[in-house]
Amino acid sequence: MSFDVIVRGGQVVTPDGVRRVDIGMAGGQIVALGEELTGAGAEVDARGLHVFPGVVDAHVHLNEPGRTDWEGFETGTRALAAGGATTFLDMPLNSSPPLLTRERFDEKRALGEQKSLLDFGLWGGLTPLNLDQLDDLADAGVIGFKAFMSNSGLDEFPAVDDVTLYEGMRIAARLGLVVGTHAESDDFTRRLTQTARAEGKSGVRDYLASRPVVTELEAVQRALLYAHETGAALHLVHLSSGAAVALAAEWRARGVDVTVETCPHYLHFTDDDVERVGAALKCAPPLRPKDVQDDLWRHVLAGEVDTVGSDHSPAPPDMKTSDDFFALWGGISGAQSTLNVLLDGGHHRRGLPLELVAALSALAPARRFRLPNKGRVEVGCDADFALVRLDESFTLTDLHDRWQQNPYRGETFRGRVVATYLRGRKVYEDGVFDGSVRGKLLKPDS
Ligand SMILES: NC(=O)N[C@H]1NC(=O)NC1=O
Ligand SMILES: [Zn+2]
Ligand SMILES: [Zn+2]
Repeated sequence: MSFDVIVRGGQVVTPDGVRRVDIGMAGGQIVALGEELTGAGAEVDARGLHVFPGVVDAHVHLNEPGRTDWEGFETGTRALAAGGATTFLDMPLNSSPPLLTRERFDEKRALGEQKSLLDFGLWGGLTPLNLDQLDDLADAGVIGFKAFMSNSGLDEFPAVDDVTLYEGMRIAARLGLVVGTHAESDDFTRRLTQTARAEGKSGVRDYLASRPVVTELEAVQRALLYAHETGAALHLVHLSSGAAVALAAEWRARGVDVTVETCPHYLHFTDDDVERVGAALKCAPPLRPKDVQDDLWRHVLAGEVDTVGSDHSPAPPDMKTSDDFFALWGGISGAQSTLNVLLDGGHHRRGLPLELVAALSALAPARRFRLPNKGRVEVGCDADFALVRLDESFTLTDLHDRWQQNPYRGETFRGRVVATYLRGRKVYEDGVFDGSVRGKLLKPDS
């Protein structure tokens, strides 16, 4: 057998375990895994390194067109690649206009094909404005429909009311596509925010108190009920509490097709960090106290969380600067650090098995969004992988996202991404990118 490239001597993290094998690649795909492979024009020396499947980040906001100044395909995909990602799924907001129609799909697709270093899929929006567009969006190739159950922060992407969410799920079930929900109760968040502001409250703790865990649980429960009644596949994004994960598990046992995502920031930072760091750690749902975080980790370790996505959502510095914490943009720049958090906080500190790191960051999102060639280092898959020096400790200073108001700056992690390969091509190594690599659009396999 002949190969274009052999990746030699790495510890390969496969779904079945970690094995020291060579990887033979041809035509951008993995064509052999075996001992002492021979017959390639070129070799990558992976001795002393772990080979992880390229991260499939199912939750990023790169905001093109319209808000490229917040974050765009060029800088966003650099940050992702430096963190070991090879595939990402872009949210329908905060691009402007948001992706609510086929026309916007075609527009964003063209921009991605021009600029993205990595393969990508596109979420379509599910809002009261575009229920009649979902069939067209499915036809265009969206990987799922994203709905906000509370204020998105942008008027052009209104939250769903209950009937819209229910009807949208009925349509999505017919189309065979996943519905992703930002599950926070609008009634709770709106009222608690109004009350706090009316009382002149504007601090970090006031903001955190305006979005308690019950806010999440109430919306999660409602989304699960509608998924149960409609048969829709539900993906609960950015769950911030173990209690919400447990609720999803209960409904899964009742037959709901549900998967759950959490984000690196809920695993790495707490409410105290928001007080210390400020605006860079404002997000919704907000960061939680240590005991809630510990409980979330327990659910991750028990294998009850399906995916970890970054929810990378930067904004320009002027939107992250105010004396009023309520007025700041909510969104965290985290595209580069998902694997770091899972390896350091998960594997090294809490014993999370490497196969589970790979499942959370790559295999499960690829499965959920029906990307059969992604998410695994296995024969027949795309040659998408990250080379990782598992035991190296380093301080993260070299960040590549647009604004770099990044809460992970200066954090120390054990487990460093050395290089990232997309379909056999090296996109990133040691701070340097091959800017000539271009990703392609991925649609869900039918
Ligand atoms: N619009 C947007 O990016 N919102 C994200 N930011 C955040 O903190 N939570 C979100 O859902
Ligand atoms: Zn959200
Ligand atoms: Zn998001």
